[in-house]
Amino acid sequence: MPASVKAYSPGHISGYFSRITGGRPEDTGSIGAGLVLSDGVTVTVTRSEVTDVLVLADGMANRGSPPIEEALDRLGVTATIVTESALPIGSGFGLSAASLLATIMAANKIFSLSMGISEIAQLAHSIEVECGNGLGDVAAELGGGLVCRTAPGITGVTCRLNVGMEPVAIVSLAPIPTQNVLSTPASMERVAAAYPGRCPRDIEDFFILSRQFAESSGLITEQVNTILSACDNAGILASMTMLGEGVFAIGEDAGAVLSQFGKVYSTMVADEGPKILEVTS
Ligand SMILES: Nc1ncnc2c1ncn2[C@@H]1O[C@H](COP(=O)(O)OP(=O)(O)O)[C@@H](O)[C@H]1O
Ligand SMILES: CC(C)(COP(=O)(O)O)[C@@H](O)C(=O)O
Repeated sequence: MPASVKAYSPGHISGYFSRITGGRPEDTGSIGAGLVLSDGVTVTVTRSEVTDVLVLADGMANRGSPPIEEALDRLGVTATIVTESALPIGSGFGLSAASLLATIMAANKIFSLSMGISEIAQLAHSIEVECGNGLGDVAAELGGGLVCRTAPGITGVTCRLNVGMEPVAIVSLAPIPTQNVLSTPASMERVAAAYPGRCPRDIEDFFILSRQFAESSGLITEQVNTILSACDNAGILASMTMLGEGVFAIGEDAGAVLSQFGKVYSTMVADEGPKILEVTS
């Protein structure tokens, strides 16, 4: 019986999305496209009498995480959880989904729950949808690459382009609480109308579609607009992080251009999905 298990899930930046509301969490979610990020969440689950969650992200430490606590409740277990991420929370990196995937995967191992990856993903997706924290991140984070989802739910990925270990530079100005946007009908109407309606052909096409979506979604702030203009002037492919007040970009000079506007996070397109990292007896 292991004493603790460590698991990892990649993160995910959506370039564009559109909500699909079904009758159940299984058929509710989003369609859209995004990049799976090698910087995601590493979670250590340790047996304990009471549940306690410590969230370490971008140099900050916080106690408690409603979605993680909900996941443990639904599994009927208690544990000490430490989640670690180099990226900030609430800024469009799909970290709530990544923390759920890694936690449930590690809990499955430590408590011998015999769940398969579909069951793990379904539980993570249902909690994401029910808490209003995300729509399509769980499906995307089940593998690496440039992902296009054409149906809601965990099996909605129809295309996963392998773009290699492409470096991605990100500047994040402020969080945008996902719940606020998803629960504002006027915002969601503009988002729905802005949806480009097709999958990207390649990474360049992905940035073009994402940028068109960002421009017409009404989500671009003045500062994001300034950064995107600087990227345009330098000939850099860039768009807005959905949903966070930030910009992600690729290309050799991306980091240097973004660094004029704030701290730059350097990550990569991930080449794989969630996995167990360590089992300690
Ligand atoms: N790395 C993490 N570890 C634990 N809980 C997390 C993590 N990331 C997000 N959460 C939980 O999910 C909630 C919603 O996060 P959200 O704004 O959707 O973040 P993101 O945009 O990064 O997915 C947070 O308030 C927090 O309770
Ligand atoms: C864009 C979003 C609805 C939220 O993403 P995040 O803020 O990273 O939780 C995502 O889940 C999607 O469906 O594409």
